[in-house]
Amino acid sequence: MTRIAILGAAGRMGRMLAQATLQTDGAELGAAIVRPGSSLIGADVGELIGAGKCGVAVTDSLDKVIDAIDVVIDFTTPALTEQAVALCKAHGKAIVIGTTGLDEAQEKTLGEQAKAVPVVYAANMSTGVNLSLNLLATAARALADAGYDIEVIEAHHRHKVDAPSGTALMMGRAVAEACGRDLRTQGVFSREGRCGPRTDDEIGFSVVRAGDIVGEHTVMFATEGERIEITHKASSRMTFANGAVRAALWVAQAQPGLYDMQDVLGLRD
Ligand SMILES: NC(=O)C1=CN([C@@H]2O[C@H](COP(=O)(O)OP(=O)(O)OC[C@H]3O[C@@H](n4cnc5c(N)ncnc54)[C@H](OP(=O)(O)O)[C@@H]3O)[C@@H](O)[C@H]2O)C=CC1
Ligand SMILES: O=C(O)C1=N[C@H](C(=O)O)C[C@H](O)C1
Repeated sequence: MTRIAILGAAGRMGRMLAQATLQTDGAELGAAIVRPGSSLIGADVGELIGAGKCGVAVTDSLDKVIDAIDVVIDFTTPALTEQAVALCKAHGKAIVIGTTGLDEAQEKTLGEQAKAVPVVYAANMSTGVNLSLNLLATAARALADAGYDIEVIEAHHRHKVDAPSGTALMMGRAVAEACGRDLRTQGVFSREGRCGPRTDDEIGFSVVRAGDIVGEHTVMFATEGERIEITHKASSRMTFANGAVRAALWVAQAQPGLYDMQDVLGLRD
C-alpha cells in the first residue's frame, strides 16, 4: 500500500484527490491537510467529500504526519509547494506536484531539490493532454517552417488565479522546442491596441476565464487556406485526480529525480 497525504484537501482538486485515493487499489489515504485555523480540522475526510466515514481526520500540518506517509500530492499554491518540497526533502519522501504558476526561480529550486527526492511535476495530469504533447511536437516539426502560424488558446473557470494556464505553457514549450523556437523571446502573451501584424515565428497565447469551465486547450496551426487545431477538453477534475494518484503510486517506487507525466505514462519519445 502507498500511503498518500493530500495537501490542500479542501480545495477543488484536493477533494477529488481524496476521492481518487480512496477509490484506487494500492493507494491508502494517509492524511489530508488543510489551512491552519480551518473549521474542517478534525472532520472525517470521507464524510467531507460525501464518500462516507473513512477513519482519516483532516489535519492542519504536513509536518505532524509526514513520517507516517509515503507520498505527498500537492495541488495548492506555489508558496505552499515550496514549503512542501523542502519538508519532503528533509524527510526523504516523494512528492507529486500539480500546482501551476511556479516562477522560474521556484522551478530552478525544485530541480535542485529533486536531486535528493523523487518528484513528479506536471501542469496537467490527464492522459489526453500528455498524449497531445507528442501530437503537437509532430505537427510543429512538420508545419512551423511551412508557413503555419502557431497560437495557443485556453479556457478555464472563473476562480483560476494564474494565466496562461500551466498546460498552455507546457504545450507552448513542446511546440517551441520541436521547431527550435524560444518561448521566452517568441511567446506573445498579450495583444492590445495597434500592436501590428503578427511575426512569422511568434507563438501567441489567448486566455478565457468564465463560469465553471474545467479546462480546455487548443493549439492552432493556421496558414492561408487551412488550419489544423489540436484540442483537449477536460469535463471532470477526476481525470486530473486519477492521473495524480497514478503518479503517486509510480513515484513511490522511483529513484530521486525530477519526472513528469510523460515518464509516468511511458509516453516519452
Ligand atoms: N496539474 C494538474 O493536472 C492540475 C493542476 N491544477 C492546479 O492545482 C492548483 C489548485 O487548484 P484548485 O484545486 O482549483 O484550487 P483551490 O483554490 O480550490 O485549492 C487550493 C487549496 O490549497 C489550499 N491552501 C493554500 N495555501 C494553503 C496553506 N498555506 N495551508 C494549507 N492549505 C492551503 C487552499 O486552502 P484555502 O481555501 O483555505 O485557501 C485550497 O483549499 C492550481 O495551481 C491549479 O492550476 C488544477 C487542476 C489540474
Ligand atoms: O486551475 C485549473 O483548474 C487547472 N489548472 C491546470 C493548468 O493551469 O494548466 C490544469 C487544468 O487545465 C486545470
